[in-house]
Amino acid sequence: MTVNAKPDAGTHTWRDLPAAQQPDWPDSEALRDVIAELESYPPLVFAGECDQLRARLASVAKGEAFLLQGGDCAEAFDAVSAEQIRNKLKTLLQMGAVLTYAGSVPVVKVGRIAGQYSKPRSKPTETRDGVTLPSYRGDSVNGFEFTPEARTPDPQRLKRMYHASSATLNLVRAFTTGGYADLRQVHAWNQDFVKNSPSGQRYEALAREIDRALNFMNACGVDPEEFKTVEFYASHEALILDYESALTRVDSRTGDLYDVSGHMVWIGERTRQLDGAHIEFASRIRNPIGVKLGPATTPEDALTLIDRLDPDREPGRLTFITRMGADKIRDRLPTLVEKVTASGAQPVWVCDPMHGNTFEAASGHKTRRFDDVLDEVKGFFEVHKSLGTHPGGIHVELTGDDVTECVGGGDEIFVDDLHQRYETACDPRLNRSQSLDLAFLVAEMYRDQ
Ligand SMILES: O=C[C@H](O)[C@H](O)COP(=O)(O)O
Ligand SMILES: C=C(OP(=O)(O)O)C(=O)O
Repeated sequence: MTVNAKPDAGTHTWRDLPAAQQPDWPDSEALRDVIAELESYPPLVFAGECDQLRARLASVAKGEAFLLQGGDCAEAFDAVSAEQIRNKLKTLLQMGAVLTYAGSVPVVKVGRIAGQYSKPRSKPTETRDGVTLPSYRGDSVNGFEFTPEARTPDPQRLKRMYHASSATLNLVRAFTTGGYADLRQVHAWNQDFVKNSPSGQRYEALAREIDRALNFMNACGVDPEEFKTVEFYASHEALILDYESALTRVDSRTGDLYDVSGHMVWIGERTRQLDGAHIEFASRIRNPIGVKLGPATTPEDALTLIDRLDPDREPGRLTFITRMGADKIRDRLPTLVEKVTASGAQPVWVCDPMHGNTFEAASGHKTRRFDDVLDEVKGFFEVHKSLGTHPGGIHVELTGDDVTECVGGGDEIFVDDLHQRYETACDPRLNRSQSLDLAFLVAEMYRDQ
């Protein structure tokens, strides 16, 4: 593809439309300079890789594979360390191994990683002790610290986002292709974890079975290259359109536009207005696109989104990520799936069981109950089973660290534990043990399906 190509005018049509959730940059000239610099930077991913992910997602849409999409709610610049990236990756690899082996299905692995630095917020400002400041919108925009200096949007942070994404992606590529992700390492991913966690022990038993299967294949003379590396893709919410469009390039093979900031991008629940800038931007690029659908989504909304984003009804192009809440999914999802299926469209249906299940604990911590997360996934499987459609995957906020942000799970976290390791900059994530619990339970649901 064309490296350093000037972004095409086609990516700027969004500028004429209302763009929700954009920062109030105080200095537009400084922003322009940053955009010009970003436009000259090399791509973070290649168009061909985006096409490959679209092909993998087409298999998911056809019911032949399962999507595991997960990672931080909000990545942070100071968390770009080998240890934290490895922990996240390890958790996703372990979940992938559980789903593949126990669910007997190929798993497409996509991180919320290497670009997930921007957050839409419910309120533009935050007030503490009578002081009101702009809300934290992710490290790409402003700082988490509650001071006027930190909370003032700074466009230089967009360049830091690019470099942080680049460093992360570089390490992820090294881990996934350089031996660390070899299936023979299934035990190594678990070493630090097995002794003191029930899910780690359950995983260890599964890893022994995988080992036996590998030894058997080996003894038969089969040692496929596919087991030595892992295909892993990066995704994030395409929120700050100045950044995303500055990183959009023309693919020299086809003349099509690709947002080369990540393989897949999604449009959030708060920015998916049909006549808004985000949908216009997404309609111009060839990357696989996700759209979050909350409980108020009507079938007409979903059908119009399909017309805008996937007019050719191409399997793999569009992923609907539903985030209804455990108490609503069984009520709201059936009509959406029915009407979309009747229209002939074949999007990937994915369940985000996190964003509809957030509540505030008495301590003031935003949290989620593991049981609600699980119940929403169960509802998702039930609805698809009753309609004969494919439950295509899960989209989860998680971390590889042993944080205490969501309550419940086999290695139970109680409301009173939340303060112990509450490290998220925005929404609560499943920790490693809760993530593995979820993978085992989803694998069972998939098998039963
Ligand atoms: O991750 C999603 C959103 O950014 C988040 O749920 C918004 O949180 P808020 O309601 O605290 O703004
Ligand atoms: C903001 C997010 O979700 P939603 O748009 O579904 O609220 C998110 O996934 O980070």
